[in-house]
Amino acid sequence: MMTFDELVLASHNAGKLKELQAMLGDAVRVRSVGEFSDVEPEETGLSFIENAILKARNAARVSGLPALADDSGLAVDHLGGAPGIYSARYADGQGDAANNAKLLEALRDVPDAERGAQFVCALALVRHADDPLPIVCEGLWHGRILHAPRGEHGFGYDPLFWVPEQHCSSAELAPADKNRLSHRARAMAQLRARLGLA
Ligand SMILES: O=c1nc[nH]c2c1ncn2[C@H]1C[C@H](O)[C@@H](COP(=O)(O)OP(=O)(O)OP(=O)(O)O)O1
Ligand SMILES: [Mg+2]
Repeated sequence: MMTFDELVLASHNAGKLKELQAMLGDAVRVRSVGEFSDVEPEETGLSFIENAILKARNAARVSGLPALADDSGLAVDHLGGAPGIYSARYADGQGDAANNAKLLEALRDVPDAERGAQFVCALALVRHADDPLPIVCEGLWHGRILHAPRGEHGFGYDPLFWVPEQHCSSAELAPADKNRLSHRARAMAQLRARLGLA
């Protein structure tokens, strides 16, 4: 992302920030929106893209810097795509463990063949708060929801997400491998292409 000297990441999620920073490398000086404000914007959009754009605009406004936001989540086939954009709020803000427990309960007795799911990531990059032309990219990662958590890496729903090609959960992947394969990695690859990098 050599286009900018400095970029603010519009996320308050430590797991996400770590992955985004690893993917961006040293090409750009990365700040986090938490350095500028503790107030998280309300995610009022009805799509990942709308929420990513509103988080990016908010971070650009509080920092005065170009901003990159990530709105992501888990879309489960058997649940009609839920929790989707509500993934972080699935168990009413009680956090990752409660979200995972609620998901396992919702899929209790559902056979493997019907446990398909995808992680979704929308990235939005704005040059400034009122940028009329945000760069927006999306990435999907297909997998299946396990019957019990496995693995210690990652964050969020990673312990419940089976990655068929790797024969393990996404929380069992080494961080560098997840950062090559994930929905976030795919969206980031598109973003690089859109910016004319690699
Ligand atoms: O790679 C992932 N591995 C596991 N879980 C994941 C992943 N990617 C998104 N997720 C889950 C976490 C959270 O339940 C929701 C994101 O919600 P989302 O609103 O985008 O992020 P957030 O509120 O945690 O932080 P912020 O909005 O400040 O970026 O999807
Ligand atoms: Mg959020």
